[in-house]
Amino acid sequence: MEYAISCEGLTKDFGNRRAVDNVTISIPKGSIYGFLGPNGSGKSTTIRMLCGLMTPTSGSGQVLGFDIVKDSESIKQRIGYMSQKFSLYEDLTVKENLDFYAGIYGLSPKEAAVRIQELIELADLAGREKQLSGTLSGGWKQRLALCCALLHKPELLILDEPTAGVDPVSRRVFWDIIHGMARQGITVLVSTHYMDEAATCDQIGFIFFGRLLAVGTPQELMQGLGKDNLDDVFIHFVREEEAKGRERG
Ligand SMILES: Nc1ncnc2c1ncn2[C@@H]1O[C@H](COP(=O)(O)OP(=O)(O)OP(=O)(O)O)[C@@H](O)[C@H]1O
Repeated sequence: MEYAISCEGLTKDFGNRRAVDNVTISIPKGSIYGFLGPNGSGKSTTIRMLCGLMTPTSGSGQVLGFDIVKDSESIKQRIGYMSQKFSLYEDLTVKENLDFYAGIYGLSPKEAAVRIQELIELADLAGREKQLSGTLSGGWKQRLALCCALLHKPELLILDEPTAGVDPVSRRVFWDIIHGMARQGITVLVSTHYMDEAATCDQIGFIFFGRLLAVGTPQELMQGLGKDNLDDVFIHFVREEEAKGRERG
């Protein structure tokens, strides 16, 4: 099997605090991997290391065949990354934001014009091209940020809680786009707190206190614990770890 992301023993310490502890992940090309865990469990830190934005304390990883430490620049050019705080220029219009990012990704004016039109249609942004992005609602901002991350046709999309605080209709539209991307062969790594979103992923990884506690398809994880929903699976893992923590004192 070909993997878009594979890492082994990924670990990150901040001073004497271990934020990510020995995480091993393999994500097949063209699949959607949902990364779940409570606040502060190490999702963003893991994602930053995989994007080549942060150097691991130990462990190794390959993203699209590139080493996450030695080839981090090649990784950054090839992935689409969207962080919790979308980096849009609020005083630029929708179209100006897309033009600006197309320039950053090195698209020629001709390529940019075609790609921007495609993405405007994909995200249903037609008619809003001249609107200042600062005046868009959260859901529209999120779609525009996704378009910016897709301008250079990345093979891998890494999304760090892209739907936090976004209304249900916008979340649904956003996920329809994500599933469409995966059908085209794009790999997606997405962190989320929403179990309905996680349930539609091909694989889920639960992370807690920096450690990856379980990985599997939503069905496997539910069946393994005899639960009929992912909320209960998630709560089970958190309670189990808390109990172990109490035993350790
Ligand atoms: N640059 C940093 N310096 C020091 N500590 C950090 C840094 N970045 C993250 N941490 C700590 O590492 C731990 C993991 O944080 P991280 O942001 O990876 O978690 P998360 O699962 O993404 O949380 P959330 O869902 O709230 O975004 C937390 O205790 C956090 O305070």
